[in-house]
Amino acid sequence: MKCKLGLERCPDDILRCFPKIEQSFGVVIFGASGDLTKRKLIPALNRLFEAGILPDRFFVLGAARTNMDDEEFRSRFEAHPDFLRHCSYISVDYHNPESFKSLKNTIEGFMKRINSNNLVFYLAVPPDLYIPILENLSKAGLNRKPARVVIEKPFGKDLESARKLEDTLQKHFQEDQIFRIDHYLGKETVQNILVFRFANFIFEEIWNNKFVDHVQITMAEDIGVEHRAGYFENVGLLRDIFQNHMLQVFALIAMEPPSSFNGENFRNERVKLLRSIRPLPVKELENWIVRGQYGRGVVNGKEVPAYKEEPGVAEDSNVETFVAMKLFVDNWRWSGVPFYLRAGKRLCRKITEVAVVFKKIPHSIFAGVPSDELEPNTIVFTIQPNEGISLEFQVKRPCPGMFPQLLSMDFKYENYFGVKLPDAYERLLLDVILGDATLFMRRDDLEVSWELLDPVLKAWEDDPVRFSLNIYPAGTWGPKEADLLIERDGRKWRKL
Ligand SMILES: NC(=O)C1=CN([C@@H]2O[C@H](COP(=O)(O)OP(=O)(O)OC[C@H]3O[C@@H](n4cnc5c(N)ncnc54)[C@H](OP(=O)(O)O)[C@@H]3O)[C@@H](O)[C@H]2O)C=CC1
Ligand SMILES: O=C1O[C@H](COP(=O)(O)O)[C@@H](O)[C@H](O)[C@H]1O
Repeated sequence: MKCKLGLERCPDDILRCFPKIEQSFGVVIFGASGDLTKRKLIPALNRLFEAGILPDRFFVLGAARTNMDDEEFRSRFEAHPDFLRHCSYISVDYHNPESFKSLKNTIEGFMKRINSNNLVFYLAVPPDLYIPILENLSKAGLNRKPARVVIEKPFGKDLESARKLEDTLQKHFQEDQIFRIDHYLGKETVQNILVFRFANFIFEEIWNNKFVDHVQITMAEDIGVEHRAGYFENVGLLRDIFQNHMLQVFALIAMEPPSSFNGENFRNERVKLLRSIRPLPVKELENWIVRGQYGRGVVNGKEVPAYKEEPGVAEDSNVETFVAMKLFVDNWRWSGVPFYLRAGKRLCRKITEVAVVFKKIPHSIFAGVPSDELEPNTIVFTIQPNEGISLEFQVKRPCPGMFPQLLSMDFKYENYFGVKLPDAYERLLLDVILGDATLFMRRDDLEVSWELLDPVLKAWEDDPVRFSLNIYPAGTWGPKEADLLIERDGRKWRKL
């Protein structure tokens, strides 16, 4: 089938298929001296530039406390020299309204030059700076439409702080100006879950408790905390991954079909699903959730230190780098189907996948092959790396008897389309500039996920002895308690 552009096959650089932005625009990045700006934001904007999507007139203004000039700012990035000519830098004090007055003057100068008031503020700063920045933007009158503001996770520390942040956002900006980014929603393979489920008839019919035994979602990283200890020590893995990426992927796997793929319908269904998750029982939390922290170990053949030995981490840190949990969705479709989720740092390798594991056959007709020894059908969404979808099923081995063997029929994006998938930030920044919030979170997304996780965080904090960390050697699949979590139910984590 030809795509909307009339193409049979995708071009090598898929970004060339995205519509060119016609209107001039400006992006102001707070925290422009930081990690996210260097690793994700500037590279993404540069790729959009190189793909010819950006208009002739645009500006990127970096803002942070560090003193530096435009040249020094530009020299931090590996980017096209013509793109870098659009980038400048201004030093700001996030807490000082006077500083925002001079920021405003600078921005107005740029806006005159590009003859546009199409402006995006990107808050790439530690979360405790969001509120002062939002308030100072408002005091300076920089919150007027069509300005948009992008905020990064973690959206608060708990339900109360998330609500405070949301109240501040909504006091100074209207909902269509607010973009709460979860970069997992910008991943091509995460969006593909929707196409797989809702553009195929055969799978949706079996996507329920009559056919599905359980679902496993794994977000494993081989890296440790790296240079982000300052951030991670205040956050931990539950807030870093589960409150956002994990629950959003979970919602896409389990939600009902929206009547159309537009911002509100899609977001309504996502939130409806999140609201159907059964609250975790605090009294017997140990049976539902496991927290771990990496010790020393060997990852990819290299010896690595324990989390507590990483620079910037407290020697007695009680911060989790691994979480596994079991959830149920209390609705007609999923009643009785457990969802097992796990994520962690310094695990064996980087892999993110969702496996929908179907029930075993009820009876085996093959002599010597008991039905419960036949591995079940599984549909696997590999979100990264080697992005694709696999269907695991039994086939007859080519021998005289009737011996089944499990094999996997694999679709890999790279083999079929032969294209490099766009980075999530490329896609999402484009959407922000175009003002399309479909792939962004809403206030209720955040509140419902905090409602689920808040009691857990509180229980952990109130009783650190009962919920002490399970140390796992780096380079393994987490603590043995995580294995027990699923094995108690007669199931096993998939071997990845
Ligand atoms: N890095 C990543 O991979 C990801 C980051 N995020 C989120 O993006 C945001 C930015 O992350 P990241 O770039 O890693 O953050 P950084 O720790 O690199 O901080 C960004 C900038 O904020 C300023 N800053 C840092 N600490 C303070 C402070 N205590 N007071 C005032 N200013 C400070 C610094 O600039 P200066 O000193 O010049 O003012 C720094 O360059 C965070 O909310 C993070 O959660 C989300 C997903 C991934
Ligand atoms: O948001 C975050 O995500 C990264 C993992 O992202 P991925 O796209 O590489 O899967 C994680 O390392 C980081 O701790 C977290 O803040």
